[in-house]
Amino acid sequence: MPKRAAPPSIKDDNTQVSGKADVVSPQLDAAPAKNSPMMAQYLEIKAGNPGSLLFYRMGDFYELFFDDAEVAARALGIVLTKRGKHQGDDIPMCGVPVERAQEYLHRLISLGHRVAVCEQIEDPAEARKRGGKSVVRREVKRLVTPGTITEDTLLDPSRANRLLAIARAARSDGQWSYGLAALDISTGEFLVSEAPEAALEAEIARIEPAEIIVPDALMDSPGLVRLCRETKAPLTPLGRQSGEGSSAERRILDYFGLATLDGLGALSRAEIAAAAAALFYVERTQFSARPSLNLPARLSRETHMAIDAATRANLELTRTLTGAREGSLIGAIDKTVTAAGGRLLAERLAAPLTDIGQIARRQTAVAFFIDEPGLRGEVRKALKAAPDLMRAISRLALDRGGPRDLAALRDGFAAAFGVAQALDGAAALPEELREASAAGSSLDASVMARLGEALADALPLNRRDGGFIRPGFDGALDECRALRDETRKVIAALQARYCELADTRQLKLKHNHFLGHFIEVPQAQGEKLLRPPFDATFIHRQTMADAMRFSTRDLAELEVKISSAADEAMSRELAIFADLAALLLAAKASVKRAAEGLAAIDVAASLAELAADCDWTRPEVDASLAFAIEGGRHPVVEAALRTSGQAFVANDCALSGVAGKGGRIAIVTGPNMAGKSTYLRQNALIAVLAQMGAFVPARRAHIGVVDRLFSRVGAADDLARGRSTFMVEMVETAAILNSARERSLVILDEIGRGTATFDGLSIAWAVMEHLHESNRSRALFATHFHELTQLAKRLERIDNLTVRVTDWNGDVVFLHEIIPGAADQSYGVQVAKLAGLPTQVVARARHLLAEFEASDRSRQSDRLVADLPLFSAASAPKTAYDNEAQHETKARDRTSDALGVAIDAIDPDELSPKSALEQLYRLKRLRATQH
Ligand SMILES: Nc1ncnc2c1ncn2[C@@H]1O[C@H](COP(=O)(O)OP(=O)(O)OP(=O)(O)O)[C@@H](O)[C@H]1O
Repeated sequence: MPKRAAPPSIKDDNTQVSGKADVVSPQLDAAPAKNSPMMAQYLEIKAGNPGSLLFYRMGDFYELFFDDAEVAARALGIVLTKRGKHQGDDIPMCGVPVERAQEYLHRLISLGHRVAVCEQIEDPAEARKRGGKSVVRREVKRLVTPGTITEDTLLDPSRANRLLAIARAARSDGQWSYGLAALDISTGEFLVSEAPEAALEAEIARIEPAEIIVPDALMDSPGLVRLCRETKAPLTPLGRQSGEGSSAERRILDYFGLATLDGLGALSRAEIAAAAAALFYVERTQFSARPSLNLPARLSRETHMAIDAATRANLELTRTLTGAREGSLIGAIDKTVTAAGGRLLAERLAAPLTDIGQIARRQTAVAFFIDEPGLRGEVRKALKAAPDLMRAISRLALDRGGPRDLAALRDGFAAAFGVAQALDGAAALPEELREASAAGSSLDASVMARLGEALADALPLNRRDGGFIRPGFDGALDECRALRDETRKVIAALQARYCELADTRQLKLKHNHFLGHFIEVPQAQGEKLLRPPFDATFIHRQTMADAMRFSTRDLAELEVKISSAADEAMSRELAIFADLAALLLAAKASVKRAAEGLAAIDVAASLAELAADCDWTRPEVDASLAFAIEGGRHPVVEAALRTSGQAFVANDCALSGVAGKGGRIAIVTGPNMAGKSTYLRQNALIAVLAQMGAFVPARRAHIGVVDRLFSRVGAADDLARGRSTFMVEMVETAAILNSARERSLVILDEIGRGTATFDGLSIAWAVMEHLHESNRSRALFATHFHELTQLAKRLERIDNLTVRVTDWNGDVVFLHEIIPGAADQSYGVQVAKLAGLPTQVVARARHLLAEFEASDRSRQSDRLVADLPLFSAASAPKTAYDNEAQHETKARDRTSDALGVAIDAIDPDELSPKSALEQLYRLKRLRATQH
């Protein structure tokens, strides 16, 4: 495994202040005179960029030295060589060709490295003019980090690439408040939010950062660092200069050229500090380049359904538990046809709304496209041709754009006009679509026309490769090109003339960067050309192993002409590029609006396509506490079953409650493999889909807005966090019981199974009581503890559900149908048989099961139910007296338990008369402590 660069703090002066860099930079020599001038320059630049691999430009290569070379060679699988010596040791070196740098950068970034790209900032000829030992001037032009990339080849088109800055400020009540700034420089998106410590995890999970930056001071907070590390995104500490108080405010004002922050809404101190830290990091990594960012917009947590990281993972919203997109909810519902549409869909899925009006607005747009299948097809066809406008314009703003970005904008304009034209004719266009379409049609058609005239048919990736401007577009460029091409023809004619002159057919005219154009002949012919009369024409330049190289006066003159014509053509072409880019950047704001509009139209049309294809319905979402699903299905399981020709069995779910009293809780028992987990998850997913504004896989759905969604699966190992299976289960359950409210939806799948049966049962029982009495959330609880079904007898809002199965010649057949009632048996042994356990084991298990069942565990639960009034977990002690009384009871329980433990530990058969007497005294003493 390659070493992962753990970057040190980033400070204003770019020096390392803390943190441990795995990639050690070599110390500057105490006696710099020993280093070659180039190595001295390298070491100086390296020292200024700690924690980053240094790509040091040397001609057509980026070279890496010392530890950087070793790390990169291992990570990239390239050859490690050596070059010269440093303090008596060989200097390890490896290099990557400039034209393949992106590919290598991609690999290094995905391994979590940061790369400082150091360019030559002058022509080598200039350096030579300063004297023999002068080194070409070089400067780091960019720090490439996972959260600040813009290149298409480095980015995932379907996901936002967010840099997250976290800052902390003390609130008036003495608690900490966290500011979060999420910034995607590839699109300009810039959102800030605020969260108390308890909600921080859910906020970070919603943002899904590619890289996180936090102030140095927060690196001491183990809780925060753990949360950040869990995202797997690299974490970079920042020095103090990133901004606090008024300097933070000033940084934001300066970046956006504002006089006041008032126009941004009431940003809190923590939000301002986070936004300033994000901008600081952008400035540090992009150097003089200035990304075109939107003004920071505030995203209030109250407007979104809170979904914590564990719930997102359990429900497999954007990726499966193994990390794949395929098999996740987004994988099943994404029918968008543009990259920006795909990103917007993922964003909406990550943050379902709680505002009923906004949800209805999105649903109406989807409904419109369902009712207009012809128009939907037409719009989707036009959208398919739309490239990633948002990322193309952002690259141009950073001066990192190429000819293909210009073409992307040309085609994006055309798609926006096409979509707007299609929608314009429609009657009763919903608000969301009307606004989105208007943003598209407000683009300036003359800009598109100009791009159309200017750009050639085939375009290079890089503008420096030239040839992207169409012949005929610019007279001056055409002239330079003609001159350049003509002289090239003259060169070809020269080869024929020199062959004749030298009387050989082995003479070739070649070109390289060092000599320019030159004549090459085999050694024997070369010897001849050194002598008269040939030496009057041919000027010797180089002798190779088996060839000699010559020049001539004519060739040298032509060389100058060619290179000046080519240079002129290039600079003319680059100037046209700059003009076109300026034209687009002047319209940047409207281009961004149009791009956002296209993405919104794509999402609405794709959700309609999905709903129409899969027979989904529009859910009714209101402010009630309803949760009534008829004929609900699991979108991912249904799609998987469909591919193998199997049908999914639809099921109802009724958890509707009344405000003030709370929602209903359903306890689902049933055999293994019957479909309990699928049922639980499908209902949670239906809530997410409904609130993101999509249609849902159900015959009918009525949902009172869910403010928080919790989903837990018992017994999921978390060795990375160093917690046992059971500990994770309990920590997560505690989080739910502490924060679920009447408006929340709670899904608990086999909580309590990670420990001994009676401990597990007792915990599950108490959790149910708490949910019913205290949290009063709508909840689904799947369990193999059949004893829990007794709870429905005493708690009014608990129902029992089970899954129908039938026996077929002793084997279990799953019907996947959820019906009222409790399971009478687990069928665990039958499932084990289906799984292929050896017949002897199955037979033995059947036998043991019969014996265990005979001991009738249900009596235990009957007794528990009889005790019900005692378990009012919800009612907290109200007075000091209550408190004390409770304390005393607990102490007594502990003592009597200690007595029991002591008695249990005695084995009378093993006792001598003396020790029996001693034990008796001990027990008496223990008993005395109870009173
Ligand atoms: N409603 C359904 N219609 C058709 N097939 C279903 C349905 N629900 C579940 N299945 C199938 O049954 C399999 C098992 O479902 P699931 O994992 O939900 O069972 P379970 O009851 O939670 O099992 P266990 O108790 O062992 O965790 C699923 O992978 C799916 O193929």
